[in-house]
Amino acid sequence: MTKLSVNINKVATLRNARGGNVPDLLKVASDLEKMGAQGITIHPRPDERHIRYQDARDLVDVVTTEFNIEGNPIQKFIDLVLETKPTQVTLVPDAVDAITSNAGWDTIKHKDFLKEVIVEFQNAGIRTSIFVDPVLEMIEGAKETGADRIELYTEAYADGYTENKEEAIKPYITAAFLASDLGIGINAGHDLSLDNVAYFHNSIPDLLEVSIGHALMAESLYLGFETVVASYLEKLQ
Ligand SMILES: CC(=O)[C@@H](O)[C@H](O)COP(=O)(O)O
Ligand SMILES: NCC(=O)COP(=O)(O)O
Repeated sequence: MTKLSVNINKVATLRNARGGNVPDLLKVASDLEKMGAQGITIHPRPDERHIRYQDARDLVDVVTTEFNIEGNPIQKFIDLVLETKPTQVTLVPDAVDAITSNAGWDTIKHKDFLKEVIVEFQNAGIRTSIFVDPVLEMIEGAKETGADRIELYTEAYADGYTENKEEAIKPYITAAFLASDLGIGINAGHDLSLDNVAYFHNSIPDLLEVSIGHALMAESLYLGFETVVASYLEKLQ
C-alpha cells in the first residue's frame, strides 16, 4: 500500500503571513490525519520561511501517523531531528536560498558524508530516506550510503506528464526496479498532484509513500481538504 504523507509547509506559509497562529498548524496536521492522511511531512528550511524549528518540536507530540522531517543535513537540522525523533528523516541537498527543493543527491560524491549522517539517525531509531533523481548510478550509490529508503524526485515526471506521460515515467520505472532489487524502500515526491499521481502510483512497483504538499494545498483551496485527501487516497489504492 502506498501511504499519503501530506506536506504542510504551505499551511505554515499562510500562518506566517500575518505573524499569528491562523491557521493553527498543529490543528491542521491533526485534522488531516482524521481525514485519512497516513503521514505528515514538514521541511524546516534554515531561513524558517514556512515551517519553523519549533513547529517540528510541537508536531512530534501531535502527529499520530508517520512523521517525516525533510531537509538538508546541516548541523542545526541534524540536531533538531535527533531531538524530535520523527518516524522518518528525508535528506534533501537543497541550497539555503533555493526557492524549493530542486535536486537529488549525488550519492557517489557525497557517499561518506551521507553514510555518517544516516548511521547517526538509524542509531537513534529514525528511518532514513534520501532524495534522489531517477538515475541508476545514484540509486546504486544510495545503496552504498545505507539509507533505508530513497525518495524519487518527481519534478521531471510532473513536468513531462502532460506532454508524454509514457516517456516521463520511464526513468522512474527503471530506477524503482533497481531500488527494489537492491532492497531499498521507495518513496516519491515533488510536484505530484491529483492529475498525475495515479499514473505514477500504478506504474511504480513497491511504492511505499508519496509526500505531497504544494498541489494538495492549491487543490484544497477549491475543493477542501476532506475531498482532496479522499481523492488522493482513492488514487493510491
Ligand atoms: C523535498 C521536496 O520536494 C519537498 O518536500 C519540499 O519540502 C518542498 O519545499 P517547499 O514547500 O519549500 O517548496
Ligand atoms: N517530498 C515532497 C514533498 O514533501 C512535497 O513536495 P510538493 O508536493 O510540495 O512539491
